[in-house]
Amino acid sequence: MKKSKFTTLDSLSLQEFDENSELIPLMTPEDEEEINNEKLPETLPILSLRNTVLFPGVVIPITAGRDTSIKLINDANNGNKVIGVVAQKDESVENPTAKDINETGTVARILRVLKMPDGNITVIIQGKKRFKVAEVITEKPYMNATVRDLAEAKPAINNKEFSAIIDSIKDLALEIIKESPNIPSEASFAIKNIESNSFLVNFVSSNMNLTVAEKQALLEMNNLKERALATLKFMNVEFQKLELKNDIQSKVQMDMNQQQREYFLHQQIKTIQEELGGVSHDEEVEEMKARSKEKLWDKKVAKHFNKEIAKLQRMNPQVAEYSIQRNYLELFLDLPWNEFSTDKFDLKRAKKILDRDHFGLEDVKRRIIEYLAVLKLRNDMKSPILCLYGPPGVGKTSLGKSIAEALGREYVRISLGGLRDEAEIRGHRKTYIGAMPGRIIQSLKKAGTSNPVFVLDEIDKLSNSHQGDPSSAMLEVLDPEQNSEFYDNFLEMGYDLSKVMFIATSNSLSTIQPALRDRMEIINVTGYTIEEKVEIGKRHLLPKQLKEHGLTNKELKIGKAQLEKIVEGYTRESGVRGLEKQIAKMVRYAAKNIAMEEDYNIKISNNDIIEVLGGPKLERDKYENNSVAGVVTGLAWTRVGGDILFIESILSKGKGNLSITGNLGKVMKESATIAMEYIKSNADEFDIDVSIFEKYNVHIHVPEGATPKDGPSAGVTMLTSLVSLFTQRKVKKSLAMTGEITLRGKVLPVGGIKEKILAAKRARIKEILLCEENRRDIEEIKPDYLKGLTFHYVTDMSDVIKIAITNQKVKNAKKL
Ligand SMILES: Nc1ncnc2c1ncn2[C@@H]1O[C@H](COP(=O)(O)OP(=O)(O)OP(=O)(O)O)[C@@H](O)[C@H]1O
Repeated sequence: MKKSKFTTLDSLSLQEFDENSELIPLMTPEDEEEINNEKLPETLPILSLRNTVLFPGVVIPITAGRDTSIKLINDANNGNKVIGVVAQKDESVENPTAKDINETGTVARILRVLKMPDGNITVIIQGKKRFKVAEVITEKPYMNATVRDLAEAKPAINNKEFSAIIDSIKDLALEIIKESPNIPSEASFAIKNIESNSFLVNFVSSNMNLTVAEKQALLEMNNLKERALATLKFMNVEFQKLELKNDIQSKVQMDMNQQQREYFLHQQIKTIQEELGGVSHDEEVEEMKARSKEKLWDKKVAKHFNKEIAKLQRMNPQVAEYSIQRNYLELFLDLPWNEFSTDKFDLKRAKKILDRDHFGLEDVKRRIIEYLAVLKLRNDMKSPILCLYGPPGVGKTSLGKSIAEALGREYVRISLGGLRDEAEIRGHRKTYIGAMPGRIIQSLKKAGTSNPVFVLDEIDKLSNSHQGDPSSAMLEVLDPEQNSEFYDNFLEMGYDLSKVMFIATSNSLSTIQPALRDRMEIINVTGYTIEEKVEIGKRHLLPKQLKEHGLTNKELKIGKAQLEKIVEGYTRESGVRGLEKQIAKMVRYAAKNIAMEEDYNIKISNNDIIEVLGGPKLERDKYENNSVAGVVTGLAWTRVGGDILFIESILSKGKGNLSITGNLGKVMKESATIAMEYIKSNADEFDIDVSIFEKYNVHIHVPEGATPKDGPSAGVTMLTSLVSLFTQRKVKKSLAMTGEITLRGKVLPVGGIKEKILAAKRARIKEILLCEENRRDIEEIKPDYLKGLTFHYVTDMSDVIKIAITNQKVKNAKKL
């Protein structure tokens, strides 16, 4: 073997083992030829390698630890130093036999043997030429096998394709060395100086990051051109991986630099703040982090919080965004997430609480208990939302509160009256100045649990405007299919409302958006009779007011008769809110006297009432007599619930004009026109001379002009008033009526019957005229409420006149 001046890569590092060792040469084409001409011994001791493949011409160090290997190397080193080297198929096999080794291997020459302090030996071997194991003859003390030469098909020297492949291998090898920080730059020097093409291919194959199986496959290729091409492919993959790795590393490096820069700047800000006497915000952030550990967030929320707190940490506390971000994070900490109170489904106890807080309302309470029973059995909150519907002050809101207490849940309430802006429900995005979460999320924060009883007051007063549609946001709140992910703009997250128990209250059904109404179970809470109001006053309102003013029941007593006086003379309502206010006035009167140490009647007298509340204000809320033609009592639905109204009409000389006053709506005015036209076309039936219609103007008025009134239910009343006017006959005494009329002369049913009946009783009405179809509404009312009332059911307008108009003329009847 001729000596060449260059060493291989492996030998460079091996110099560390022995400073004085002779340099190991690179294989030249001449060396190669010489080796190929050498005759292969018939048998060879076979050294199996666990995790590497030896290629011809390449020098590698091997550490031998197995006893058999050590003996083989020692024996060979003492003999002709030639061994056969074969890679194991499976590196985990400890004592490989014939079946565990690959068939193709490389003849090697031992260049040097080094004994290691731990008893192992490191042997430096150089591959010579490939062989094939023909047969393993012995396995002990080490493997010996007969071997065969493996011919290598080499392309012709002037094969252009092969030259191109070799050039590419060289170029790519140089690129790889340049990109790999771990390969010493001397390696490129070696590559440039390799003269033998097959050595170049073997050298590169040996040094690439390939698996043993891949390397073995390369070794087994008999055609050099094919092997070179396969090697080039592997190199390409390696090069791409390397580029990718470098790319990622440089990105990471850049990120690190950015973070370091930010950290450095923050430290500077902190120092400047401390110098200026300010406090650093680290403490604040740490405190928030500590609080966050106690939250029962699911993964998504926790991840979001951590991201946002990292943002806060990087912020300058002096900028406005800092406090927005801090508020935002505090909301996450203050809001209850998956924190539930345990429901008390003891229905007997629930009933007791409802009875304790509310007098009467038996039907309502029964329906609430039924509702709770269903919830108990279903054990989820997927039942429809309750909607308590009725006039003001009948206890809808306070029923909601009692339900919360009965269930052992927290109670929150929002009033939706006049709410126009969707953002009030859903909140503003936090980029707005002064942004806040919506009322739903704010209330939950106040409740402190994720399953409170949530009263939505006045759901009928939600209004639409250009600022979005609050009712569609409300739909999302109330829809069990959607409310597990209720999205608040400020929170920027879905919040689960599915465990919240929503109770809506409403004064009217017609103004609730139909989609909302469909999702609710409506429970009608009607108004109270005078007797009931007296009881409520005595049992609930007076004790409540005494307590609120710090008095006891020994310091003020109001008897039933006096309570009735207050109800009748000073309140005009279906509910009891006005009564509560009047009682409060009486209580304040006692409180003032006690504080000023002045004498007063502990037991309130009728005169005391007049002294404190003034003269009775509502005497006119009574039925008036029937002495005047054209005055009729109607039953209506107004903002206080059921109420009575009077319709007055007069005739004056003119040309048959009709004028209508009293702040009436379109529908009510239409009723007047219908009544008028109906009378004109049926004048004969009512004994009216048609010429009157040309000679007189008619004026209809509904007193209390300040209160707007509308609805079709005054039709029958208008009709009766006009017939009485044109005939100058008296209207039946103590009669009130309600019903819509049509041009064909039919009477149609109207709503709010219960409330109207209560109003009639309050006004001391004795007889009531209604459409036949309203009979079933009357049959549903508790008999107590109907005591002392007579009902007349009609289908036609002529029936109305037969019942309502007497044959008696009024006093001073006009001669028409
Ligand atoms: N049946 C009742 N028994 C005892 N107290 C009652 C009863 N009904 C109403 N109250 C009391 O009357 C007051 C007014 O009731 P509440 O505010 O619940 O009325 P509401 O129906 O919700 O009215 P609004 O429709 O105006 O909101 C409360 O103090 C309530 O406790």
